[in-house]
Amino acid sequence: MASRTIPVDPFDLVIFGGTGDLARRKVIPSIYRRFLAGQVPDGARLIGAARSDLDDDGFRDMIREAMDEFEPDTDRSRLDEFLALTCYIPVDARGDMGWETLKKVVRGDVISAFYFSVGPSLFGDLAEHLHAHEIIDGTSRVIVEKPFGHDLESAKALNAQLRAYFEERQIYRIDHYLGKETVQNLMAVRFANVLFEPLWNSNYVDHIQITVAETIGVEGRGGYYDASGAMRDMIQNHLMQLVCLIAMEPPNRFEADPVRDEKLKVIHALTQPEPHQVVRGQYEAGNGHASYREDVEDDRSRTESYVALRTTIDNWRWAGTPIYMRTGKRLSAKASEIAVYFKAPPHAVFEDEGARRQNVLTIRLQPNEGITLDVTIKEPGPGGMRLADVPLDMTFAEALEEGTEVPEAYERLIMDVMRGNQTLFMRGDEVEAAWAWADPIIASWTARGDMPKPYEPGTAGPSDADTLLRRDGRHWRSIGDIRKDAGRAEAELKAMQEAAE
Ligand SMILES: NC(=O)C1=CN([C@@H]2O[C@H](COP(=O)(O)OP(=O)(O)OC[C@H]3O[C@@H](n4cnc5c(N)ncnc54)[C@H](OP(=O)(O)O)[C@@H]3O)[C@@H](O)[C@H]2O)C=CC1
Ligand SMILES: O=C1O[C@H](COP(=O)(O)O)[C@@H](O)[C@H](O)[C@H]1O
Repeated sequence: MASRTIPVDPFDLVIFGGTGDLARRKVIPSIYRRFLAGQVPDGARLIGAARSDLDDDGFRDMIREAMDEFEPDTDRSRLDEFLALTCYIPVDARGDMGWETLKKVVRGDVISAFYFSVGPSLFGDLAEHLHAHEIIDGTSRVIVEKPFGHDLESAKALNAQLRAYFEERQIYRIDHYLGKETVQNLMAVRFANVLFEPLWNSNYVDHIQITVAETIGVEGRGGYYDASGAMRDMIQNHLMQLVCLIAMEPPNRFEADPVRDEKLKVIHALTQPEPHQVVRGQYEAGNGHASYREDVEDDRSRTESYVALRTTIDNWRWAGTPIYMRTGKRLSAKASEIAVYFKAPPHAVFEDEGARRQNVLTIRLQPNEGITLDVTIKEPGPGGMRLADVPLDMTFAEALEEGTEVPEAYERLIMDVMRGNQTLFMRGDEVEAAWAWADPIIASWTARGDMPKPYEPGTAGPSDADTLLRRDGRHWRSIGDIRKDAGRAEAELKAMQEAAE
């Protein structure tokens, strides 16, 4: 399948926090990759801004080093050309330094976007200075990162700070899960085919499992993570967005507000789990890893590194269909997927013990993004009517023209900002609604003051999570199997590529 890269118009992108980890690890390398793909025009400029005393060359050296550290495999042949598009201005969000220079540098006749790649406590100061120095107008765009608040109250305060100077149509709240290829493909599969939509409801769907499993621990982010935990770090945003996309009604157009209106309705309809329907876990030491408490240097921490929960969506389409979500760190594999379990056929025609099997549609987010539908067929060959489940597999990388890579989430999202397309960004009311759902769960943990359940690194998390499904007569898809399926698809793809060579 031929890939089409649509170039964007010339832009000035100011990266506040241009010397920080996120800018070096994700933002700048992503723009370089889009530059390599021909999507960044000659008239584009990247303006780094932070307090550090750097000049343009110092900033460019920093980018070179960041590329060495975070992107060792990316083609470097055009890096100097890319660096010529960059410059640096020392700016203090909380003081006067740099603002007049920035005003002179930002052009008024191209797209201007301001990436707030700094802690949220600086959002208000940045917006105020940009306004006071007349650097922004009604066409400017602002990009903000997670965490968007710590709870409903702080999210409302952040929204108010941004909306004092920007209209909602100018604000791009990043949730990098929305930039993942599979997540968008989920919408294509649902809304561009007649096959699934008639079955996409509680009459035919037995339940849905959403798993985001990680092998990493808190990786030097202990300070941030210990004040957040898996509920705030992952469930309130990334997994919530996945629930929205899997469950929302078809929007009348694939455009920002119709899509976000439908997502918002899902969040409003999400039921609060009962206390026994939520499991929190915290990893212990084991399998060569330190414990969570050692990682965050607090031997009394009650913060969860794992959450599993059961919820439902209180509307006509989904009444009674359980949605199970789980996410955790230091689990047995890095594997993320959504699995839609369809109901078994109403009557067993075949004698085979497993004749009333369930079809499962799995949407793999990582690794090896793709979609698999398990269907039941007769086992080929003689020997009677034995049934077997076989996967119909679509691995996205296979569908691409040779040499084309699936863009990473940040690449796609930053280019969407330049195109002025907010479809894959969270609207302020969505974020607030997600906090309104998550806050009572977190408050109930605080009120109870109980400890998360311990689990061993390298496992599937605490055993109570299994009980959560067993109570309903169901079981989790094994995290190892999720990984295995992705591995199988990866191996098939590799074999195809080798055969083509
Ligand atoms: N790192 C990551 O992978 C991710 C980060 N995020 C979020 O992105 C944001 C940035 O994170 P990260 O890059 O890791 O943080 P860092 O601490 O690495 O970087 C912070 C940046 O802000 C700048 N800065 C701090 N104070 C000021 C100021 N007063 N005026 C101007 N610039 C200032 C710093 O530069 P200087 O000291 O030179 O001023 C630095 O460039 C945070 O909100 C984080 O939660 C979200 C997802 C992933
Ligand atoms: O936002 C975050 O996401 C990462 C997981 O992202 P993925 O793309 O690797 O699935 C998580 O590790 C981190 O804690 C969280 O802040």
